[in-house]
Amino acid sequence: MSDLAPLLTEPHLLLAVDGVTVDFDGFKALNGFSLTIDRGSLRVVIGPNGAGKSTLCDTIIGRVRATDGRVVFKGEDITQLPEFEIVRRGICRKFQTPGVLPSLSVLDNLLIAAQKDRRWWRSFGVAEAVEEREKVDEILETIGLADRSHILAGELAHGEKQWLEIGMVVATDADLLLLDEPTAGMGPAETSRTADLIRGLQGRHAVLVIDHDMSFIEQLNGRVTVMHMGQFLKEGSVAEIRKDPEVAAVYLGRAAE
Ligand SMILES: Nc1ncnc2c1ncn2[C@@H]1O[C@H](COP(=O)(O)OP(=O)(O)OP(=O)(O)O)[C@@H](O)[C@H]1O
Repeated sequence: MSDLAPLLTEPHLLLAVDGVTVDFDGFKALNGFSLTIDRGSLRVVIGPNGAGKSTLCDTIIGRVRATDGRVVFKGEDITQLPEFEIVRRGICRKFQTPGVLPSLSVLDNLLIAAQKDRRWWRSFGVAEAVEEREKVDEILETIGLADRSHILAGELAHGEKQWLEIGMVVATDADLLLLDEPTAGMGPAETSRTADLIRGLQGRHAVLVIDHDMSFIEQLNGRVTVMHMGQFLKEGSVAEIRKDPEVAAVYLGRAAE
């Protein structure tokens, strides 16, 4: 039995990565890695290049298979489920590069993301459910694009595209949002707005953010997990992680070079 086993039935627990190893032809990108995420919480995962952060997200969402250990979501083992089934159960991932549909409006991008299976309704001529539109209007406000909703997504600035994609992830109503470097390519002002936006998602969603940018991580002010060579290194507040000598040696030290 793993160390996490007694935790897995706790109602506040949303996700448990329990001793997961991912072996790529003898190279362990994850090596007995464990992490738990509570419902509605914010977690930041950092670590130097090649630490295994993207592999962790890939494993959670079912794109990469664990060779050992398990991933438990809402009390159920999802380790071997196909990606579409994991998404259906409530995990949604945003990649580093925005994946918006450029030839559709901001509004339509969000409506597509929000769409559940409404074919039955459509056959009765109901194109768009009222509650879906209300939800999308609320998300437009949250991501600061309410007055740009009819602009083509392809015409948005880089930062706005990232916010739209965060909005699209939110629109899926997933319980766990995986955000891979959501501030990639952003300047300081856009980064601060992104931190505000993500902090505001807590409670309704649990959010796991991967990032390198220490100023962004400080603004997020969530609990931080540090990975190194596929393994768990440390977990704590931003302040604790900032002053940890082991973390400085493997991550901050290198970043500061
Ligand atoms: N499909 C694969 N086959 C072989 N090795 C892989 C594969 N995917 C990742 N790796 C290796 O696993 C290690 C972890 O990669 P990963 O992308 O998860 O790290 P990361 O922490 O996200 O890095 P970065 O911050 O640079 O994005 C790296 O050494 C990488 O080269």
